[in-house]
Amino acid sequence: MTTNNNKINADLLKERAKCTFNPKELTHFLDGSEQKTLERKEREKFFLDDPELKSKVPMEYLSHKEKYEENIRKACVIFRKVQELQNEGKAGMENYREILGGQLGSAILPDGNPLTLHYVMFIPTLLGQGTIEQQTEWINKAWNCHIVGTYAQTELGHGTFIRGLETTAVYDPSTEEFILNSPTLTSYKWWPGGLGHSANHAIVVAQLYTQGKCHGIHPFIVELRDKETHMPLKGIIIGEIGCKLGMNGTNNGYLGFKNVRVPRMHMLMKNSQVHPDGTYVKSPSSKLTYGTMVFVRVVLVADATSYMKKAVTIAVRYSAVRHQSQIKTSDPEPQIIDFVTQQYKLFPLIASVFAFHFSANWLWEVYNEVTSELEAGKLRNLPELHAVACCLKAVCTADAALGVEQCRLSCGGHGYMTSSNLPGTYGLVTAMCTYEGENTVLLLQTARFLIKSWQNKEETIHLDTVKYLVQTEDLPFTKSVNWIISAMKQVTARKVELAAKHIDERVKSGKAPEDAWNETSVELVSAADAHGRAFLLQTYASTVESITNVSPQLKTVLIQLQELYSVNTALRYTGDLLRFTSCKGKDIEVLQSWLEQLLNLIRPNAVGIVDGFDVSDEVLSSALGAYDGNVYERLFEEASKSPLNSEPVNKSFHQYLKPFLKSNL
Ligand SMILES: CCCCCCCCCC/C=C\CCCCCCC/C=C/C(=O)SCCNC(=O)CCNC(=O)[C@H](O)C(C)(C)COP(=O)(O)OP(=O)(O)OC[C@H]1O[C@@H](n2cnc3c(N)ncnc32)[C@H](O)[C@@H]1OP(=O)(O)O
Ligand SMILES: Cc1cc2nc3c(=O)[nH]c(=O)nc-3n(C[C@H](O)[C@H](O)[C@H](O)COP(=O)(O)OP(=O)(O)OC[C@H]3O[C@@H](n4cnc5c(N)ncnc54)[C@H](O)[C@@H]3O)c2cc1C
Repeated sequence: MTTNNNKINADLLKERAKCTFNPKELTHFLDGSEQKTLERKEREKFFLDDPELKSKVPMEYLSHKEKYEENIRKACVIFRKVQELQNEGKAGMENYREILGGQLGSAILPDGNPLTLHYVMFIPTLLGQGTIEQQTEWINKAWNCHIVGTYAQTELGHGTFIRGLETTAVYDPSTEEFILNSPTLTSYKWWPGGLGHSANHAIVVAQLYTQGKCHGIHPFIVELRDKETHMPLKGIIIGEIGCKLGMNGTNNGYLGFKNVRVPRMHMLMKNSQVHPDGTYVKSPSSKLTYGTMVFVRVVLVADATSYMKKAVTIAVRYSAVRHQSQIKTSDPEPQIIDFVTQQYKLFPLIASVFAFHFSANWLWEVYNEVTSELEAGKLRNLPELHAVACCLKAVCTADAALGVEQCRLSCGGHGYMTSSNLPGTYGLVTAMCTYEGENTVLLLQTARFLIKSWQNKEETIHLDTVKYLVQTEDLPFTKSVNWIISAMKQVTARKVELAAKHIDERVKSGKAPEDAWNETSVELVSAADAHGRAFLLQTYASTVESITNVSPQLKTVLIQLQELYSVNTALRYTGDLLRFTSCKGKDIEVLQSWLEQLLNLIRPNAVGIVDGFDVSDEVLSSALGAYDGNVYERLFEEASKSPLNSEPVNKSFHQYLKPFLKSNL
């Protein structure tokens, strides 16, 4: 998509003129500093200016096969450039976050990157689960892309219940090898990104058998394809799983094993080991095998934020440019952003970008702290990290998927165009609700922790993310963010208490604890969701309160957005507030009118705020969202790229339509 620097849409000029703060200051604040903004822009330029990373034809007009071929071509260019950055000593986490994630990554490869899993799961698993010797052997090869790997855990029959995986790895002490097999159709690996035709290695998660006993699932490094010919190795059955709702460039694959032998040292043995004679040594915690999933859930919260930034930037700019209908018959058609319902659709989404951003930062820091503790053999904080990562991943990806769809709907018919980049963005975001742990399942993991926390009150008081469960009180209503936070905590605590009570009652009435859990699971999911909301609200408030290094103008906007996020959350949970706190119908009316006041306060700054997100036109890739607001020109320009427009009459007219018309004469 080209950028027209000559002419900025008049409505956008007006919007920018009335903005009360400096959007650049917001950009630096979100990036972390002015220097970090410069680095990000330099990085974007480094990738986006490369002619090899531009497509001649829009990707959506390619066939499935062509799409893969174009994607793998670009993916190789991307990773060659990533290596260049590495060689220059610029291998920071931000490079990977952006080039693999929803910001820069999805601009270059809007249908997903077939090599993402190499960096996001293959290398992290080698690092997290391999011994020092295994890391010495594999990390360099992987890091320098001498090999390309993926993470093959999910099977046709099991994705969630990984203890039920069926792939077997049986140890043979006579040759000191594991023999991998796929004993059933449902044991075939199914889904791993890049597995179809890209990766030549995989971390394969399989049931380990040694000395006649099954020890549960463990990770193995398996070579899949010949180094030179790329042909599948003996006993490896491999292919691509076909078209999906989105992400059709990620080359997700299937994989079966027929007596595939790998050396003993191909089992990643940092946590548990198999000795040459077949003796099994248990891990200090069986859940350490699940470590890579925790890592990816943590980075997904930040990634969901990137997609939301893109989608709201598109929808807000378009809403400022688009005129439709009438508010007063005497006036010209207004900008659609002046309809309060439109503001209600979009402004809470702007606010949620900040909520996700602050919680993602918090989660990343805590993840790093707990990982260092794990390295030192201290496991105490892992359950709390797992619980909070599960619920933030679930709540933020679910909200992001709904939010992107809301943005699409808010752009009317033009939002349905591929060239708006909203349908493609939705395809990428909605997948996040399923992969790396289906969201309901993850909320139930958090609920498990909440119930335990409720039952062990003495310990819970020392756990930062849940101590409120045993400390909350029902404060009288005030029109304040503090009241909303305390009320959402109260709602969560009461939901947890009720769910614990109902499980208890069911068990007392003779139900098995597992059945009692399942019968209470609707309440449990709701409690975990409320916990996620309370966490997002609290983190938002603590972060905004602690900000001292921004101008008063920006701080005012940050507070307004925080208030909007809080009030909007409260209004989404009106039923729960009325049920679990002493607030009354008239208090809800106060919240409703506060929401309306906030929409009005944010209205003049809406374009300025999304400008402050600083998503470049190339990264946005949207006819509706570009900085200059030349929406209609861009829609036409994109339509002209349709291959159908390359000739005035398509040959099908003579072949089908004309004979049909004639036959009706
Ligand atoms: C180094 C290079 C730098 C690279 C940088 C990269 C940065 C990139 C950023 C780019 C940004 C974004 C790009 C993202 C692109 C991502 C693409 C990802 C593609 C998708 C991949 C996948 O989907 S992989 C497969 C994922 N699969 C799952 O998630 C499966 C879900 N199921 C499970 O997790 C478990 O089976 C489940 C938890 C549901 C149940 O397990 P089970 O063994 O049955 O356990 P339980 O009996 O229920 O529980 C037992 C106890 O264990 C606790 N527990 C469970 N899981 C964990 C865990 N992970 N950690 C810690 N503890 C855990 C559980 O709570 C129980 O505890 P309790 O005390 O007994 O109650
Ligand atoms: C785009 C994409 C990329 C992926 N990439 C990879 C990859 O690279 N590597 C890899 O190994 N896997 C990958 N996956 C697989 C992914 O991790 C699984 O699809 C996911 O974990 C969900 O498992 P499932 O498909 O078996 O769903 P299921 O578990 O069958 O879920 C179906 C329904 O059952 C419900 N359900 C299941 N269990 C429970 C429970 N205990 N309690 C309540 N409800 C339950 C769910 O809530 C859901 O509503 C990918 C998936 C997608 C969509």
